[in-house]
Amino acid sequence: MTKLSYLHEPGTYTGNILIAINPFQRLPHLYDTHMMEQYKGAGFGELSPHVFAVADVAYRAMINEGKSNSILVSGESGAGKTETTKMLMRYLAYLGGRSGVEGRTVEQQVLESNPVLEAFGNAKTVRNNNSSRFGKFVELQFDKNGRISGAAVRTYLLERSRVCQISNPERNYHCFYLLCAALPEVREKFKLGDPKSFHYLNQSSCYALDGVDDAQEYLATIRAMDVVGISEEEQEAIFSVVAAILHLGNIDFSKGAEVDSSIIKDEKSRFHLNTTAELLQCDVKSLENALIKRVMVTPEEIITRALDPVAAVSSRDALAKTIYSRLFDWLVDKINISIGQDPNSKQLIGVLDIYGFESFKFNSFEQFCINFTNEKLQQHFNQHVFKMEQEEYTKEEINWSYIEFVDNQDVLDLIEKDSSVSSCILFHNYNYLLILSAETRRNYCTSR
Ligand SMILES: Nc1ncnc2c1ncn2[C@@H]1O[C@H](COP(=O)(O)OP(=O)(O)OP(=O)(O)O)[C@@H](O)[C@H]1O
Repeated sequence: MTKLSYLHEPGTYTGNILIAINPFQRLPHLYDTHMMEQYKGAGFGELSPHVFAVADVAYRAMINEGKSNSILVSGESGAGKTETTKMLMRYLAYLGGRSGVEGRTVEQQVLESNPVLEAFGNAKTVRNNNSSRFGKFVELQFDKNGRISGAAVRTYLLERSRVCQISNPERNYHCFYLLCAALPEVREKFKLGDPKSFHYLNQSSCYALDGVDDAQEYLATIRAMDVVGISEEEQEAIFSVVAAILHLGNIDFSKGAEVDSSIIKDEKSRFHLNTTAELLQCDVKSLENALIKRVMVTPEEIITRALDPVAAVSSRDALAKTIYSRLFDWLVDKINISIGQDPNSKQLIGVLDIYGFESFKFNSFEQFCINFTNEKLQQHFNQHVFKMEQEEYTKEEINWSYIEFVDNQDVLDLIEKDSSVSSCILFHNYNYLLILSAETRRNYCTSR
């Protein structure tokens, strides 16, 4: 397999699954229009294994059988999923795109939304300088003639913890660094400076990326926002929120006069508090109270309790994470409105790009969720490949013996099955993980 990259072959097949090799170098001749022409309508397996062949099968099946299809792109972090997804989209746009249409087409808009999503949802990790920190399902809707008539981008599981916690030599989301590298007047407007001066960025010593100019990337992101229909006013609001999060992270607390209470630490912290309130256009006192107090609503009364400095920091970080993930969701909604969906479409091709398996020195709960999802996909892969290959061998009357493979079912059972272990974790219908302790079964706690 390793040798394949030297041969500059994009991959190989196992059953109808393409195993693609990341070449880690640009090979434009493998993905250009000439190549697309070759694969268009060619039988599966007729030409060299290629991501275009997979997209072609999905498209033909949709046209001939009227069935919707999904293409799953999986692999560990840095394997090349996002790049592969973009190639799939380009090829599907080539097959189902409309030529000579006035203005920008749906497929162009989907591809053009990538830089915006990447600026806000991608970050440098130890494995990948542009790692997607969210899962993405792109739905391309087609009309009865096989032309793209609408599209939608659905995102999952944005890694929220990265907003306030990063480890060396990783980075926070790209947008923070882009904004700190913007023109002086922009930085002045948002009271920003060197990324080293912000707690949410200076937990790692990595600020710049090799071969990437953040100032240029800022301009490219603005251009991409223009293209997807985000107005200047909205762009200003978006970057106000990004800057507010950086200022929020610089608010520190010290012990208050009362037991287990806290106050804003010093003048510097107060400056950041005021700036955060200004950028979020909210009342400073209310923001301060939200950080240093907790309000509990009981059936009888509303109780306000002071928070100690450690709890106030947690409250600050929780607010930063919530604001950022809402901003991200808003951006995705905005992109979807701009692209437009086709309510009459009966068939679609979906491309799922979920983020890959990860194992770091310190693995958070989010890594657990990511890896669990990847284990589920691996199980699907195992079942599919081994079953299909077996059928193929039987059909061709090939004498074969059972191939040993690592079955991860026991790992899945441990996580998702109700077992006798003291804690078990179940998937909830509404797509979030519920941690149920043994007490749940003894009816001591609620689903929260
Ligand atoms: N087909 C390709 N041709 C050239 N370079 C590629 C190709 N696929 C991937 N790469 C290189 O590998 C890097 C990692 O790829 P990509 O971001 O697609 O990985 P990923 O699997 O989506 O990772 P993550 O799960 O961390 O988001 C890219 O930035 C690019 O430099």
